[in-house]
Amino acid sequence: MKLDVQGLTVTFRIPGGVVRAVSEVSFQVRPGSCLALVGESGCGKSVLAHALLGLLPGNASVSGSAVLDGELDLVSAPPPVMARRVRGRRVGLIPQSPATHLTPVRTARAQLEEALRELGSTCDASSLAERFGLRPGDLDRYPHELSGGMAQRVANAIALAGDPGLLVADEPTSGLDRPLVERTMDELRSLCDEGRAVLLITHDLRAAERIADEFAIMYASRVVEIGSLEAPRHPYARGLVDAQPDRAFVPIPGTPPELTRLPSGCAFEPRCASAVPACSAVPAFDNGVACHVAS
Ligand SMILES: Nc1ncnc2c1ncn2[C@@H]1O[C@H](COP(=O)(O)OP(=O)(O)OP(=O)(O)O)[C@@H](O)[C@H]1O
Ligand code: NI
Repeated sequence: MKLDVQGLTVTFRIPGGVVRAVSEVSFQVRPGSCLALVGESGCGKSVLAHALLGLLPGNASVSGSAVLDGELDLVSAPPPVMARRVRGRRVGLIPQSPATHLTPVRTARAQLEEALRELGSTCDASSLAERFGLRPGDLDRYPHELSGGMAQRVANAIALAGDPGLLVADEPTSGLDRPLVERTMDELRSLCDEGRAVLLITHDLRAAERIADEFAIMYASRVVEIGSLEAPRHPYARGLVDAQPDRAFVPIPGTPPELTRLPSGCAFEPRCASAVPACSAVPAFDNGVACHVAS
């Protein structure tokens, strides 16, 4: 399944103001490929994921488009269409912190079986769970009896119960130890290799490098670069790479702006060592990067 996002913008009305969580974001995810969306906490990644699934709260306004296979716009599709025909069937979400997403009072099996029933799937919960590395007995546990890794596997099985062609994985490895991170990434890669499109949201560049075909770097609601991380061009993308423990391990000085008070120019300008006067205007996204000084 192919996803084509164009000019996606999400704002929230809050008392006394507006939060601009996603601004004019455009990207594509092709079948059989994985795009990793990375950026600091609070830059708008999960809001973008929820916009693709029609899961935004009532105080949100969305514009732009997110077209699946050239025919279904996830932004303008009516809520009943999203609920009955899209979520779980065409687009699957692996939620951020799956443990808290599961209902505490019901076993993993009951929740997986409910997902299968809602999808009208004849697939058996135990065999689906086994595919994701769970033993049948694991399914009879309640969420608090599951380790982080097991809860993750249950969430993966639920997200894939309806065999969606597009998978949105929001921090699927947070809280997992390194071997489990690598296993989860390898599982996502094989889902991709079977022809699915995967949008992977993560803080973990090292894990993402294992499976991503391309990276989209998000800063303060905008995607500022799309490409490989081998030779990042945007100063923020370079800073993000240099902040990694296995690289220079130097954090980017300063903090991101508040999304209620975004600067009128490039949002990274106040933290950017390469800034020039032109940066007081928002740079256009051109040829893979949105920066006045990027080479
Ligand atoms: N319902 C809402 N009303 C108002 N603001 C919201 C709402 N939901 C999210 N936000 C704001 O949108 C911004 C982006 O949040 P989001 O959860 O997308 O960040 P993120 O990039 O996923 O961060 P993290 O890496 O920590 O998960 C935050 O400033 C958040 O407070
Ligand atoms: Ni998030």
